[in-house]
Amino acid sequence: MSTLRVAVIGAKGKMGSEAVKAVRNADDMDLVAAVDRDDDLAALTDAGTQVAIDLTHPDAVMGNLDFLVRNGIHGVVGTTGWTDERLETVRARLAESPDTGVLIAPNFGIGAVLTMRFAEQAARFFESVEVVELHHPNKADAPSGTAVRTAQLIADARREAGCAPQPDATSTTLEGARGADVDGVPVHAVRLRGLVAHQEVLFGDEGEIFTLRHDSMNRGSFMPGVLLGVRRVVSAPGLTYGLDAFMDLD
Ligand SMILES: NC(=O)C1=CN([C@@H]2O[C@H](COP(=O)(O)OP(=O)(O)OC[C@H]3O[C@@H](n4cnc5c(N)ncnc54)[C@H](O)[C@@H]3O)[C@@H](O)[C@H]2O)C=CC1
Ligand SMILES: O=C(O)C1=N[C@H](C(=O)O)C[C@H](O)C1
Repeated sequence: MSTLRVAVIGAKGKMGSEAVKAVRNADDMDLVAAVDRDDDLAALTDAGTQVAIDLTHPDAVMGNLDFLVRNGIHGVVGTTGWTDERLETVRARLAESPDTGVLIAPNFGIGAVLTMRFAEQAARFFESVEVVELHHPNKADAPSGTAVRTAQLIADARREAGCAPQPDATSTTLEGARGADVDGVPVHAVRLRGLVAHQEVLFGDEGEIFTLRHDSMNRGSFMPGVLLGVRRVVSAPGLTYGLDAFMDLD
């Protein structure tokens, strides 16, 4: 069996160190490079890397992806901080390297991906919906990439179904009290010692509340999704946004 030559960028971080272990333990992969801040990315080309996993920081990921795509290395990206503009930049770079694939996954947790899918399906049936994400206090960004993606999927589904804007009579607030507005969906971020990564999507209608909740209890929970991404990205040229595209859900 031929094995995939895999590198991890951000290898000393909380997620990166788990990814190093997961790749080492995968029979169909070889860990050929593990780099962190201040290391030279040339280590990846020198080692003949086929797929690189990026688990770094929103400030670092665009530069790393630029290097990967220029060198025809497929990317599996868990790093957050994605905007439409950033995604467009990656698409444009990939257009110049048509055999290269990049997966950007707001969340590698299988249950988290399913939560997003179920939230999208439920979106049109309820008058009200709010997203609450809860994370460890060392997290760099808020709201989480998962919460932003969840809210966007909900908003798209509601728009497509012709739903009215959500009811909300609140006219006086302390700034931030109603959370961030992501395409008309309120998103609230909690940072609490003891948490890892959690999300609730609350749907409400007259006399009825429907709650979707997902909990990642440790970072090992993301690794089956990371490995799935590595295995699938090599035959998916261009940009794939969201692990659901590789989960054969439809
Ligand atoms: N998609 C997903 O399922 C998940 C995504 N994340 C995201 O992954 C990213 C990393 O998260 P954590 O591991 O918790 O953070 P962390 O802070 O523990 O690790 C980040 C690592 O990246 C390194 N780094 C920073 N800049 C770098 C550069 N230019 N080149 C190489 N390495 C660099 C840091 O030195 C550090 O070791 C964050 O954006 C986080 O939101 C985290 C968990 C799950
Ligand atoms: O920083 C984290 O920890 C996580 N980041 C991702 C996000 O922002 O959605 C995924 C998961 O929630 C953990």
